[in-house]
Amino acid sequence: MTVALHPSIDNGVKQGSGSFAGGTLVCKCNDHPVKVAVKGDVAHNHACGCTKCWKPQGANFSVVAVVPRQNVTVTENGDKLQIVDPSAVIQRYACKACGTHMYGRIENKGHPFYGLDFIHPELFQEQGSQAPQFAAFVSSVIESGVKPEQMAGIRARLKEIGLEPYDCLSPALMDAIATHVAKAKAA
Ligand SMILES: N[C@@H](CCC(=O)N[C@@H](CS)C(=O)NCC(=O)O)C(=O)O
Ligand SMILES: [Zn+2]
Ligand SMILES: [Zn+2]
Repeated sequence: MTVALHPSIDNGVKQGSGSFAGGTLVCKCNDHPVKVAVKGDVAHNHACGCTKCWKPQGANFSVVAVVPRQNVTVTENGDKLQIVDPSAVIQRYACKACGTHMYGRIENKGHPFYGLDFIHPELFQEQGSQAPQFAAFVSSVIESGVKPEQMAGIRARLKEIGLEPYDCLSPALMDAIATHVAKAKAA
């Protein structure tokens, strides 16, 4: 039996249309769902194995991407949102009723990713947003209860569906973070 990663990738990664114009993220509530409008396509979409990113029921990974924060607007039932952990770098706004994380925001202006919000593309009502590109924080799934002996199978399955597994972020993103830090130190 293949390892379950996340329902949106377990049957293979579906490529984006390349022209996704944006859409609406909707939480899981049947009654008065929270809705968040996002302009434009997402970037750096990836599977994340960390314990902080929201995962749907039964999933070992989250699927999470970024969008410019000015492109994100809560349009309905925003009163149901609360910050999961105000002390975290990424302040994740979750629906109090169903627990779904609707967006995560960085308020520290010095952070390398300041200006980008984190969202879960599976919550889009619309199809066609960018496909996941890689898998991050893969070893962290052990912190959620995955057994170390399952890791070889998980990494093999990620590779099989085209998501290179990394235990932090991808080299491109790690380089971007280090470049930001180097510039900040030089200033
Ligand atoms: N091993 C840790 C890693 C947590 C972590 O560093 N997550 C990354 C990827 S989302 C991050 O940037 N976290 C910032 C935050 O959660 O605010 C865990 O699984 O809890
Ligand atoms: Zn909800
Ligand atoms: Zn994460």
